[in-house]
Amino acid sequence: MRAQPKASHFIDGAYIEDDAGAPITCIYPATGETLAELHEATPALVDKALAAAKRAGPEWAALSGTERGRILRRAADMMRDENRALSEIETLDTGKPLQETLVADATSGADALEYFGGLAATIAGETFRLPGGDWAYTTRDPLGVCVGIGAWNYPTQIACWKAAPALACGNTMVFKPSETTPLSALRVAEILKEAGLPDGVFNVLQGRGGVGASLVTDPRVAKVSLTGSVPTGQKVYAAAAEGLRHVTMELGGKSPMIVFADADLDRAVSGAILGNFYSSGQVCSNGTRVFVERTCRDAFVDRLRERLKGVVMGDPLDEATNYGPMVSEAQMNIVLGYIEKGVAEGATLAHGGRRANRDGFFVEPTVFTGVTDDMTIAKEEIFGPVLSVLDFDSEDEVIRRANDTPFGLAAGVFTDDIRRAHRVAAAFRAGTCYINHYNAAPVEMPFGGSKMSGVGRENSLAAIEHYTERKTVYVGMGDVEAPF
Ligand SMILES: NC(=O)c1ccc[n+]([C@@H]2O[C@H](COP(=O)([O-])OP(=O)(O)OC[C@H]3O[C@@H](n4cnc5c(N)ncnc54)[C@H](O)[C@@H]3O)[C@@H](O)[C@H]2O)c1
Ligand SMILES: O=CCc1c[nH]cn1
Repeated sequence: MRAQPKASHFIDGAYIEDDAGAPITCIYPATGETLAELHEATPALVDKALAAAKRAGPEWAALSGTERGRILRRAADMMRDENRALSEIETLDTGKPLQETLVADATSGADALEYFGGLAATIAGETFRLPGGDWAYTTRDPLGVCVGIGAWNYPTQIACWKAAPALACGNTMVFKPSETTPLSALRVAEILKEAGLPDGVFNVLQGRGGVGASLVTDPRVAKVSLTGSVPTGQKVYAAAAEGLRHVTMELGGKSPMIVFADADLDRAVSGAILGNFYSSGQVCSNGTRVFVERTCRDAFVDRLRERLKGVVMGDPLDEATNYGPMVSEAQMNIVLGYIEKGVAEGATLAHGGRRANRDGFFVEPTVFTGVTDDMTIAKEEIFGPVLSVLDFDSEDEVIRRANDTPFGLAAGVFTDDIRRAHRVAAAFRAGTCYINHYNAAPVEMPFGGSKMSGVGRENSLAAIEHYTERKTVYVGMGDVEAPF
């Protein structure tokens, strides 16, 4: 199986290779086969990409929002037309089942391009009437060259969630995908060019953390948007701070999902499945601490185990498969290590817990019961298919425990009591909260974390705030009075 792109990088409107860069081998996680051989960007290519983005900026920013938006919306249509091919690349790159990628990856990227393409013409400032007939106005100006750095779980979505608002606002971008999933961003860049994007406005560079680090501190860069883990976020945020660069940090989590006994249990089980086993658990906002009211815990776990009989593990390219492998052998070993720790620390393995007996990096969907707040599996982000059930007895107690984490990405509550639902949502310390649902991330709503889970928001009108800065212009209409 091969998915070799034309070259490793896309700079200034063209594919480019430099074999001097360290090799990156791209693996199909379902079999371990090599899909493609790429190279990290050399310092010369980093410089070339940033120079292109810097040069292309003024002309791109000078277009009207309508003109910029038209190109983004055209790209959205092209992505939808090409959804199957893009989904197949995503499945090969990540191992996520085609059944998922057909509806959640390029489509989500296209939504972002369409949404921000539509918004581009509406980006405007304000006016203020001031004493003596003076007045002031603001403009919303682009920041300049933005750097996007991606994680490996949603490569197409991440590229588009960053590129679409950045470009709509008149910025240019150099995007570095995760070294684990380097393929799809290249096709996104090509589509944008085919849709009419001027050369240099969106560039893709491959590389590991070192390439990312060299982008973050370059004096030409005005903003850095990272999707990644908390430790990487801390490093990137600190490095960006040296130049007082704007940042968006979309980081990890250990999110709570609370199931009250009055909830529709089937709906709650569906939420727990979406929040733990979709993308084989490799979703940042997953609700991996499932607090279940003690009186309904057994019924909840029984129904969950019953539903897990519906898992179809297999070739991710087969549309009947609904459960794929971990993205890499390394990630599989991390997840298996956490499962071992869960057992060693006294949690009860209620389902799964092993590497699947097949090729590739598959880990069985795993459920632990009897989990307590102090266990490692209840405290650390696993980023795999490991669901922990924790018992609780009262609303106050569970809110306190749900919030007792340095993370704050997402949180969910399942209950049929409308007042309790909103009370609990108000009490959550998390950026994205769900009532009787979990993990949906439509482009219309802000998405992002609080506490250690991040800074800023992606999607929605909120993203416009993060890719523009206000310029205030004071207009004097009368005499200027001075003391001497
Ligand atoms: N909040 C969100 O929206 C969101 C979405 C998806 C994934 N995530 C998080 O991403 C993590 C999984 O992804 P990952 O393993 O690829 O994360 P990671 O932190 O290992 O890597 C993320 C990206 O940062 C780059 N990088 C690493 N060190 C760097 C440095 N010093 N300077 C600049 N760039 C550097 C990597 O090459 C990669 O492209 C999880 O923690 C998950 O929760 C968050
Ligand atoms: O991985 C995090 C982003 C996300 C959440 N739901 C869909 N995508």
